[in-house]
Amino acid sequence: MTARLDSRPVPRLAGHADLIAHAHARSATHGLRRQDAPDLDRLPRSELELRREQHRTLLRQATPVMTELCRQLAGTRCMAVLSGPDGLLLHADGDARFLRRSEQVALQPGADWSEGRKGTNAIGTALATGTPLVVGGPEHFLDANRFLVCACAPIEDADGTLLGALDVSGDASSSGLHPLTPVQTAVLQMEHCLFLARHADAVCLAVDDRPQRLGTPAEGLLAFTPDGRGLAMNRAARRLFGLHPRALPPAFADLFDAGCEPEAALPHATESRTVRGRDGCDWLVRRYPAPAPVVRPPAVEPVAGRALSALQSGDPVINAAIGKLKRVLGKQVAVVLSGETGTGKELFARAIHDDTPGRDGPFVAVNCAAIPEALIEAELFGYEEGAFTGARRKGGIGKLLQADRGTLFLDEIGDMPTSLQARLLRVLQERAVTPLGSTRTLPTDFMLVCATHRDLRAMVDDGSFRADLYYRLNGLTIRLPALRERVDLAALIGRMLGAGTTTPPPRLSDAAAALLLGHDWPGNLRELATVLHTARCLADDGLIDVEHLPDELTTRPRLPPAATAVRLCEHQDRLVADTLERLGGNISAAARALGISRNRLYRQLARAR
Ligand SMILES: Nc1ncnc2c1ncn2[C@@H]1O[C@H](COP(=O)(O)OP(=O)(O)OP(=O)(O)O)[C@@H](O)[C@H]1O
Repeated sequence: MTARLDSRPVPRLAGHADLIAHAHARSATHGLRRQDAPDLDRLPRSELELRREQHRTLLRQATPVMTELCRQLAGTRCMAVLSGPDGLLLHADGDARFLRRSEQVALQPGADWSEGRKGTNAIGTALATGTPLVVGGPEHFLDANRFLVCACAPIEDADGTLLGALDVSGDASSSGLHPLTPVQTAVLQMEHCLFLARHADAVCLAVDDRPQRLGTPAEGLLAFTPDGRGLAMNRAARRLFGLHPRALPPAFADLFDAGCEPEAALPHATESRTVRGRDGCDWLVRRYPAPAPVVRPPAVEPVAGRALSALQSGDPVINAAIGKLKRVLGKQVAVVLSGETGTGKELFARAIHDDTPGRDGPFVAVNCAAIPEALIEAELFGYEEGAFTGARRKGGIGKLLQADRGTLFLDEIGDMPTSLQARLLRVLQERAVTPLGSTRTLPTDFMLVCATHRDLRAMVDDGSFRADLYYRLNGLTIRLPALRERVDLAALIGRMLGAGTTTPPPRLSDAAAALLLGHDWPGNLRELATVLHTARCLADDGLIDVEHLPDELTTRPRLPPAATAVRLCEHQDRLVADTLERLGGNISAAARALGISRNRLYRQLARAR
C-alpha cells in the first residue's frame, strides 16, 4: 500500500472545490464560526457503550480491518477512525503520538464529528454528501481543525443504507498524506465482510468478469435462498449487471442460464466456474464458503441471552420480563413492548434481536408514527418501478423484505393506519409480501417485535385498531415500567456513569446524588441518559455536583430524605461491586477506577457486608 506521498499537493477529484464550498456554506448555516473554540464534547462512556452496542455488527466487522489498515500505515503518524451514520465516533486506532494530539480537538470515540457540530471535516462531509473525500488544512471550517488532513469514505449496506464512515487522519504539516485509496479499499473490505456476515445462512455467490478481481473485496456478491430467490446484491454486482442501486435483488434464474437453484448450478463450493448469463455474457462465479476473504473478524460470538441480561440492574419487574422474553426467543412468538416514551422499548427490541438465533440477520426498525401515511405502504411493502408518482426507477425493497431472516421492529404500532392493518396481517399470516404494483409474491420470514405507548386493547375496543391484528401481534406483551416505578435507579445511574471504562467514572456529590434519586423522571431513561451526559460534560473535574444538574431536578424532589440516603448507599455499594467484578476483584485497580484510596474502598466493602 502506498499511503505516503512526498510533499506534492494532495490531488483532488473533479468538483472537490465545489464540494468544500458547499460544505462551508452548510457549516455557516449551522451557526458555527471559524474562530469557535474546539468542541470537546463527548458522550459519557456508558452512553458510548450503548451506542457501540447498537452498531455492534459494524464494529465487529470494521475493527480487524482498521487494525490491518493501521499496521499498513505504521510510521505515518496517523490514525484510523470509525464513525456511525450520524457522525458519532465509535472507535479509533493508530499512532499513539497522533492519538494524543487528536485529543486536543476531541477526534476521539464519543465525539460527534457531524458537519452540524464540527463544520466541514472529512467525516461529517463524507456522511452529508455520501462521497469519499480528503479534507486538508484550511479546507476545515473550524480554524482549530486546520492542523488535520483527513481522508474518509462512507460505509454502506448492500441496499445503500448509510452505516457509518471510515476516516484516516494525520497531521497536515508533517504527513503530506493522501490516504484516500487505502481508506476506500478498507471500506470495500468492511462492506464485503458485512455482506457475508449478514447473509451467512444464505447461498452467497461471488461473480465477476475479470478473474483477477474474483476473491478480492471488489468482487460482485449475490445472496440467494437455496431455491434461488434473490436476497441481496452488493454495489459491484449491481454495476456488473447494470442494475439500479435500489433494484430488488433478482432471482438466480433471472441472472443466469443455469437452472433455478444456485447450489445445483455450483455444486462445489469455492471452485470458480464459468456460467452463461441471461445477457449472453460468460460470468466467472464461485460459491462462498462461510469465511470472508483476507480478513476474518475475531471469533467473538455473542453468548445467547447476554444482550437481554445486560439490561438487568436489579429491578424485579424488568428481571421477570427478561426471564419471559428469554423463554420465547427463537420460538416464533410475536412480542409487544408497551411503556411510556423513553422506557427503553427500542433498546429491548435490539437486545431481543441480538439474543435470537437470527441475530446475524438484519434488525429493521420502522417508526409507524414518523412516516407520512401516504408513504408507509411503500416503505413497508416495497414497490415495483413506476408503482406510483415519484417512485424510484427500478422500484424499492420494502422493510418487510429487508427484515427477512432477521427482526422487524414496528415502533408505535398503534399509529399504523387502519387501512394498512389488514395488509400487514396478511403478510404475517402468509409470510409473504407483494410489493406495490407487483404481481410477484416474495416470501419473508422475520421475528416481529412491536412497541407502543398506547393501550392497544382500548384501541381495539374503540375500533381504531383491528382486533384480528391485535390477536396476531399479541403473543407476549411486556410492559416496561416507568423509571419512577423502578427500584434500580441508583444502580442504573452507577452503571450509566461507569460502564465499559477502566478509568475513573465521574463521582457524584451527595447532594447531586440525592437530587438524581429524588427526581420523578417523566422522560424516563432517555431523560436520565441526557441529564447524566450533560452533567458529565459540565463536571470537568470529575465530580458531578448540583450546579451540573438541570433546574427541574432542583425544583421537583420526590423522595423523602431518609429513603434518598438509603438509596445513595445502595448506589455506592453497587458501583463498588460492579467495578470489582469488572476488574476481576483487583482491589488496587478498582480503587484507581473509582478514584478513591484502597483504604476507603476496604472501609466501604466492610460497611456493605
Ligand atoms: N437500560 C438502559 N441503560 C441505559 N440507557 C438506556 C437504557 N434503556 C434505554 N436507555 C437510553 O434511553 C433512551 C431511550 O431509549 P429507547 O429509545 O429504547 O426508548 P423507547 O421506549 O423506545 O422510547 P420511545 O417510545 O420514545 O421511542 C436511549 O437513548 C437509550 O440509549
